[in-house]
Amino acid sequence: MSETAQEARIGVLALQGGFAEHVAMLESAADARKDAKVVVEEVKYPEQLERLDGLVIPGGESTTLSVFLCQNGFGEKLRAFAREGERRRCVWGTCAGLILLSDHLDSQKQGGQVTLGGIDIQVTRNAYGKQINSFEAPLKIKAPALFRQAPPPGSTHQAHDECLGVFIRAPGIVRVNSDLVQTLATLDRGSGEKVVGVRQGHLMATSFHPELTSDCRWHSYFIDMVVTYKSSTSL
Ligand SMILES: NC(=O)CC[C@H](N)C(=O)O
Repeated sequence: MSETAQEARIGVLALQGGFAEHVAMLESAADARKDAKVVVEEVKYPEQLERLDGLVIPGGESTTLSVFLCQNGFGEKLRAFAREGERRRCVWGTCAGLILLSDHLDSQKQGGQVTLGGIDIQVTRNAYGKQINSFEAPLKIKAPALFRQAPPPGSTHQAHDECLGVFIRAPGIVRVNSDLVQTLATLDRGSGEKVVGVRQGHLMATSFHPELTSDCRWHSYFIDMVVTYKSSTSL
C-alpha cells in the first residue's frame, strides 16, 4: 500500500437479503488493489451511516426491506445519506436495492416499498419472472472503466466487455428518463438490448447480482466511485 493510498469505509446494508456475499466481494476487490485502503462493514443501525463513504443495498425482498427501513428513522437517514447535504455518498443498489434507488416504480407492481429515489429510471418489479424463472446470461459492459479490467481467470466470459449476469426475480428497467443516467450494462436474450445496469452520478444500480459470481470487477468499480467521489467532495 502506498503512503498516499485513499481510504474509504464502505457499508453493506445488513437488514435482510444477500449482504454477506457483497461484504466478501468488496473485501476481495479491496485486497486486490494497492491504491485504496477500504474498510467494509455490515450496517444494521442508522447511526452507522455517519461514518461511511459509500453503501451497498443488497438484493432481497424490497417489501421486507422497506418494513425495516420504516423503523428508527432508518429510511429518512438513508435518504439523507444518499441524496441530501454537501457530502452525498455513493450508493449501489442490486436488485431490490435498485428498486429502492429508482425514481419511478410501476404502480401495479408496488408493494409498499420505501423508495429513496435518485436514479431517473422507471422500474417494474419481478419483470423477468418468478424465482423459478431465475437465469444466468452474458451481459455487455458499457462502462469503459469497468471493462478495461481483466475478467477473472477461468471466467467463461473472456471478453473484457462481457460479464455474467445472475437474475433472480429481477426488476426490469423499463425506461431511462434522463440523459444523466449512464448505461453500464445491457442484456440481450434475442428480443433486443435491455438496460440492466445504470449510474447517475454517485448512485449505481444493477438488476443482476455480481456478488453471486467470481468476478469482482463491479465491486472494484464501486470502490473507484466511492474513492473518487470522496476525494472530489472533500476538497
Ligand atoms: N433478488 C432480488 O432482490 C429480488 C427483488 C424482489 N423481486 C423485490 O421486489 O424486492
